[in-house]
Amino acid sequence: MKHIFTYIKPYGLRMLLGFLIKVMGTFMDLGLPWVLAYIIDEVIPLKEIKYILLWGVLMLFLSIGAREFNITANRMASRVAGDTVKRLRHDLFQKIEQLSGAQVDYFSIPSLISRMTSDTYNIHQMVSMMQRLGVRAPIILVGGTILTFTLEPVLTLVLVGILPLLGITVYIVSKKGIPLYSKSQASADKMIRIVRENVNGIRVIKALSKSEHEKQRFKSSNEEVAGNELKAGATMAAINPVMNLLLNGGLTLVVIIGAYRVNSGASEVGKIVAFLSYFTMILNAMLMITRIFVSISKANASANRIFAVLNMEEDLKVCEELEEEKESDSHISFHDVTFSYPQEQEEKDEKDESTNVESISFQIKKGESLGIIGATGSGKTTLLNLLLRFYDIEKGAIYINGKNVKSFSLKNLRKKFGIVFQNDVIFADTIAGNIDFNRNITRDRIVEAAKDAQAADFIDQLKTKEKDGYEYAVAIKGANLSGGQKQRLLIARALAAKPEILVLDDSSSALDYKTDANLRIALRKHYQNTTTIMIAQRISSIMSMDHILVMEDGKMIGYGKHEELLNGCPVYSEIYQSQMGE
Ligand SMILES: Nc1ncnc2c1ncn2[C@@H]1O[C@H](COP(=O)(O)OP(=O)(O)OP(=O)(O)O)[C@@H](O)[C@H]1O
Repeated sequence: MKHIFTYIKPYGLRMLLGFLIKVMGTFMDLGLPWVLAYIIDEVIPLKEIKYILLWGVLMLFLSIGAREFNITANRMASRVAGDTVKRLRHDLFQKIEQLSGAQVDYFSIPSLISRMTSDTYNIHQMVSMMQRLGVRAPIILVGGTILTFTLEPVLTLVLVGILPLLGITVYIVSKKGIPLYSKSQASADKMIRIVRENVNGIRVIKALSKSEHEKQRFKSSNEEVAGNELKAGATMAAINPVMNLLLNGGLTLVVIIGAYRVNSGASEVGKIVAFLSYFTMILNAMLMITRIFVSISKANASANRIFAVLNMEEDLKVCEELEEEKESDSHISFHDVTFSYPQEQEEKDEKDESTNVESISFQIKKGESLGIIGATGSGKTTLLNLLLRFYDIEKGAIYINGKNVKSFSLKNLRKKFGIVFQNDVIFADTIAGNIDFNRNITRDRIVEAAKDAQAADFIDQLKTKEKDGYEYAVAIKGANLSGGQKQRLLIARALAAKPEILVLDDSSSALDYKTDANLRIALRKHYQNTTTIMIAQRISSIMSMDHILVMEDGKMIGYGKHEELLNGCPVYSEIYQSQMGE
């Protein structure tokens, strides 16, 4: 929680000013019952209308002043809370962007989303509440008790008797209820994961008639969240009825004892009326304090989750002193690369100790092309993840231009690439905006890239009287484009900056054979200096490449040119025969 204070600190002065205003407003609130008692007991018996009016005006002044000061302070508090959380969210977002693939896997994407949203919301609530109620409640509690004591010491004993009972109730209930909030947050993470999977995979779920199964999965997760929230809410809800019971019981006691005291001449009506007001105010202040406790506890759990991300050490450090590759003119080279994805302990126990890719070695020169083929899960995408340094390898080395990838800054490393991943993201923007991707690429270059990616024809068909096709508004995730159109748009984006290395991960699978062939011709013609790596399921997409790598179960079972592999790699020739029918 102390980390949160570093975020609040810059707003210290604004907070202090807000506190002062709040203090004034609260003192005015506290003064009202006292003035009322004075009017009833001292001013009215004088039967002087001008004094009654004068004290009445003072009451009016106090009520308006209290209202205005409280509203101003509350608004200031909201602004400080908003600014604090804005900075926190900004830093969290930046940090999430820098996390390595292994770190993202460790936290999980749904959990990162809920840390960005509901956890920062809890911090907002706490910062705002601390400024509003954190000042008001203690002043009312202490100031009110002192004032009641000066007004009616005997009745104050009722109050003093009830307060510890309230304190104990709040303590017991909060101790039980607060851990339940952390549990409910964890189950909410799980539910977000299911929603995310379903939204992303809605079509395939429907196509495979899995809707019922997914409904059941969501239902049980939703019930778990609702159950946990209900349990936490029900536990904490015990506070209010107990408070009300004590408040009403105390008020009854005050009225009975007060009536006796007024009757016997030991006290006056005004004092009893004021006492009743203070009594209610003080017990409400206790209620506020419980709300503050709940809010602090929730925010504490949330702060731990947020700072677990923010304090995560960078695990993809730049290591400048690494040895360069010896005597090599290759552009990209893998030397005996071995890697396995980090696993949870449970998974480790279940699975054997197999690696996801093992002893991979190959070299390609600048401007050459490499095709990678292999069964699902054989490790093809993993090779790209390692080349782009989303994960660090365990053994071996990867070089670009003879320099170890670990010695590039991540920005410089990734600047070299134009990439299309499987299911890559298309944004709700124009066609041109999606190709440009905020890189200030000229319109001519965007059009050229679209032509090379075989996207120009369909873009031209989107032309209307008012706009050309490049200004066509694409829906979120490219929902108003076909699968093949989306792939072509993504390829145009990858080509637009004329990258040093072009990486296409199964990104021509939705293209018809003719378009696929035209794409390869355009790449050979216009991107001679670009080194291309293409993962493909179709052998026709890669058979003309300079090198072909065949993967199976994380191992390289063939490497060479098409003809060499047809003769030397049985798996490759089997794929060839099954696809080309020869
Ligand atoms: N983030 C991850 N965490 C843990 N394991 C992973 C992760 N990503 C992939 N794997 C595992 O690594 C292995 C290789 O996956 P990879 O994505 O490289 O396969 P692929 O050959 O590209 O498959 P596909 O053709 O289906 O895309 C698989 O067993 C997969 O389950």
